[in-house]
Amino acid sequence: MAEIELSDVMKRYRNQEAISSLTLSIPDQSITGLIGPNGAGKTTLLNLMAGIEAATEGDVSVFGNEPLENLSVAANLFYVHEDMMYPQDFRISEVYQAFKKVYPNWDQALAENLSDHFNISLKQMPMDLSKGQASTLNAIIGLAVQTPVTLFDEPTTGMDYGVRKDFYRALLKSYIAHPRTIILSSHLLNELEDLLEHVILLDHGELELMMEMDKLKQYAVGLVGEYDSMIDQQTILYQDRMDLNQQYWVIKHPGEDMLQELRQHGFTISPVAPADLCVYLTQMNRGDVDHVF
Ligand SMILES: Nc1ncnc2c1ncn2[C@@H]1O[C@H](COP(=O)(O)OP(=O)(O)OP(=O)(O)O)[C@@H](O)[C@H]1O
Repeated sequence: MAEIELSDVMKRYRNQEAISSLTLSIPDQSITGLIGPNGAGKTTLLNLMAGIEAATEGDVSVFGNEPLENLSVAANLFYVHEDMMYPQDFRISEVYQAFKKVYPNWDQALAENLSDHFNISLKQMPMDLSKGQASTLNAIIGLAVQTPVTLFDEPTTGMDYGVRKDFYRALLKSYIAHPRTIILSSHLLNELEDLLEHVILLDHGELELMMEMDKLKQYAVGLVGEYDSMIDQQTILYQDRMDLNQQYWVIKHPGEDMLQELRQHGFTISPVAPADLCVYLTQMNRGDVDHVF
């Protein structure tokens, strides 16, 4: 049994189904990206795993337990999110001391060194930090607690590009030194390609795909051509007209022999980046913005 498993989980808020009949297991000791457009259900799913909210239907299991108000889950799972609160009169040094007391694997040296690297003074009060600095503090804590499971909900909100890059690198180094189960929700899949081992794509609360990153990179190809007569309709993931004569299709990878044949029939073939593929797969359900005008 995996550390985190969901079976037929549904979460409804009033009339809104935020998660619909979701069944999945998160790979243990692995970095998994939770990707999806706004409102896809990413935060809701993380809240369910962290035991902050109860599922309306179905079973959520973390370390074999229902996570809601479960002390053993709380001690072994840490959830980094935007609304993290610290005692108002604590300096960052005191916040770190408090974490050290609660989490046995807390890495004080890592917390201090990362704070120094990111120019966050331990004398500051968390409430005085800018938005990007507050995200950085939350992310540092998420790395330093070193719980067997760590969930990060959009950890880089407000961080500038340089800080984001350093955070991804710090996360990878910390993970290599202490392998653990990490889930990271983000809109920025293009920045995470080298970090993630698995990708979960949610859309409208449903699982659109779950795949190893290496397989996702090979999953689809882009074709530009005039007619679709040679394309197996079942393999089309996305299509768009480019001009009067040319059309763009994204299809499931048909194998090298078929690609060769398509090339011989005048199709231009290009790779599809995982981030673009995720946008195409979810845009297919929404249509592009052109129809508004
Ligand atoms: N507390 C709530 N009460 C009512 N509806 C909610 C609540 N939380 C989330 N929802 C609804 O559930 C759906 C999923 O929201 P969720 O925040 O999980 O999406 P998300 O993928 O994290 O989005 P984003 O990328 O914009 O942060 C949305 O339609 C949202 O309006």
